[in-house]
Amino acid sequence: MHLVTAEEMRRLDRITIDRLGIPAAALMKNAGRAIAEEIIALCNRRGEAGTAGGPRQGGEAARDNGAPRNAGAWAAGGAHGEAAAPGAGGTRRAAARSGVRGDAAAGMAPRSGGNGGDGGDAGAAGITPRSSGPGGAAVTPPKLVISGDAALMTEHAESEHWLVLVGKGNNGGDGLVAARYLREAGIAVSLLYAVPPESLTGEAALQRDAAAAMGLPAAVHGGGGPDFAGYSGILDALLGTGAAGAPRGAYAELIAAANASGKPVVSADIPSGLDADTGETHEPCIQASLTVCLAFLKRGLLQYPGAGAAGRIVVRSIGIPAGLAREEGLSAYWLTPAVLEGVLGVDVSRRRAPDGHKGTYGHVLVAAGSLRMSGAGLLAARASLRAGCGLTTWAVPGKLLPLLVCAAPELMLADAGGEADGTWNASAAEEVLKLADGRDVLAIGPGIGRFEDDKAWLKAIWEGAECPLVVDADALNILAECDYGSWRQRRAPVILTPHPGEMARLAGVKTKEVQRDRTGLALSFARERGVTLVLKGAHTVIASPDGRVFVNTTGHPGMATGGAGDCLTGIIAGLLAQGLDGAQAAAFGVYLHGLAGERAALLRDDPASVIASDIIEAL
Ligand SMILES: NC(=O)C1=CN([C@@H]2O[C@H](COP(=O)(O)OP(=O)(O)OC[C@H]3O[C@@H](n4cnc5c(N)ncnc54)[C@H](O)[C@@H]3O)[C@@H](O)[C@H]2O)[C@H](O)CC1
Ligand SMILES: [K+]
Repeated sequence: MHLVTAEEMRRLDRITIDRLGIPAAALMKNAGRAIAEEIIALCNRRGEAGTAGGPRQGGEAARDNGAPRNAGAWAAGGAHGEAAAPGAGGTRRAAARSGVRGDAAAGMAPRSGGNGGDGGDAGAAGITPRSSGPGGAAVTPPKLVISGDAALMTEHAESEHWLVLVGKGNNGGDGLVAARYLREAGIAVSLLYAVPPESLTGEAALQRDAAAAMGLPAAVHGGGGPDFAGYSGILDALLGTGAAGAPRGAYAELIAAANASGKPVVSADIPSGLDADTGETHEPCIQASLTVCLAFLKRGLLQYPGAGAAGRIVVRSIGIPAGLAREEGLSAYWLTPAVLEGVLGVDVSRRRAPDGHKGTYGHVLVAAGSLRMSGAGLLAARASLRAGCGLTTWAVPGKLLPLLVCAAPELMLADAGGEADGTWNASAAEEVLKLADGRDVLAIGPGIGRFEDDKAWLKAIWEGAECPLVVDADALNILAECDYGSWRQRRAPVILTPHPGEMARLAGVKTKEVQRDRTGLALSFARERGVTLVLKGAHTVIASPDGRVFVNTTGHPGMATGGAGDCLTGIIAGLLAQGLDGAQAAAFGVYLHGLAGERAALLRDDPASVIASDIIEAL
């Protein structure tokens, strides 16, 4: 599934309207209908679960047409203050209850004449089907099944009254369309405009007038906190992809009040207050229980804190061809098995050749670990085998080697020289390069620590290793202090696997700058440096030098434990050894690592007790 920025969304919108000739009004109608369908489905789920929004407020709320009490009133297209009369949906509800489909299926012939068009009152007709013909022979009436727009019907309307917060732009327009469909389903709806409705323009203005013509109760926010008590839910149609900066004025007041209301909030396209591109949440930002994202998944919905404000996300088509994103060269994706296979060409089944042998699946060399941090090397080495490579050799400073015998019987150990105290030194690079000769991939960094002339060590390996290189942990911190752009160009792929702090050092920015726009930063860094970048963290970002970027959502908070990153390094190395290219190994490795973390967490009563080895065992 593609991820888009606000600008890319606008571009696809324009192409659909200008090149494909699909009117903007049609897109908005589709958007509003999709939002309404998702709200109706939510009402049906909670109606069936008996957790409906509570009886529709009688008395004052109904009498004052449902508009919030302290807001300025705006002509509701009818006598001000009339109750929100049920729309056509009222009779349609009767039909739904009587079940035109049910009765018809029982052979009730639709009533001739009358308004058989929508079947609205057929259920009330009470026609009994003939059960026998002349001479008493049983006659089975013809089966006639008629059904309606099930997605726009509910039997729980009486306990629902939704308030639509309407912004000035097309996001507001979507909300106005949704309001009409909700009304058609028999759900009471009231509108609360953030700005005077007269200021709406274009498609939004058309929807404003249609809503008024249908007599939807409407009011304009008049400052202060509106009273949400009489409502069972709120539709946030304030700000969408046209927002810029923190919500201002009435928008900010309404967002804060909606969040404080305790009512379920459904957001149109994105939660108002969210940056659609980066996932930053401005103050205030809607905390939605459901976001109905239109046309394409917005990047900001997959990056925290935005991902935490969106609630459940459902992406709904509104008539913009999905293939347009690919045709327009968009290359950001939510990482799913379909994307792994369809975009990256990964065989997620990882079929093994019947005549395969250890050599078939490659040989990983891990140069990692030191006296105080030998475990990091062990985790990376073991994880590479669990990822399916044929053989793994773990190169360590000679002092450690006898201490590590049988630490993992599946591993081969190699003496990389180093200092007498079990630390690395620059000359160890030559040993690593000798060992790397004939190996399929080299992973460096976990647990190596910092040591004298470590920059020379890294430069020698970076320039001398012919095989793909995975660089992690302190090797990244060393790299951050080097001008590696001036080093000899590498032919084989390089994969860097920084966490946000290491990324900050590599990019020369502060960590909060890294987290502000993870996807954007990862993409620009990978392109500029010609590396595959794995920016770890909740929803890890994988960016390749060719400009593709993937956001992974497998994983579990229980993975926030020492050594989890070492495991990922090993997994990626193990996949590279099996012939995957840089982007494939990085993306698939992150995906599998997250899945393993989820499984490991499930095996513990408390996910806080997950440790890195559990991730390896769960691969
Ligand atoms: N294919 C599509 O993308 C479609 C999207 N639809 C919906 O349209 C919105 C985007 O609409 P747009 O008019 O561009 O912008 P907004 O509705 O988000 O409103 C912006 C509006 O609000 C004011 N504003 C901007 N920033 C702020 C702020 N920080 N505080 C207060 N006010 C702000 C500004 O004046 C703008 O006018 C998209 O999300 C979808 O919901 C179409 O309906 C269907 C096709
Ligand atoms: K919104």
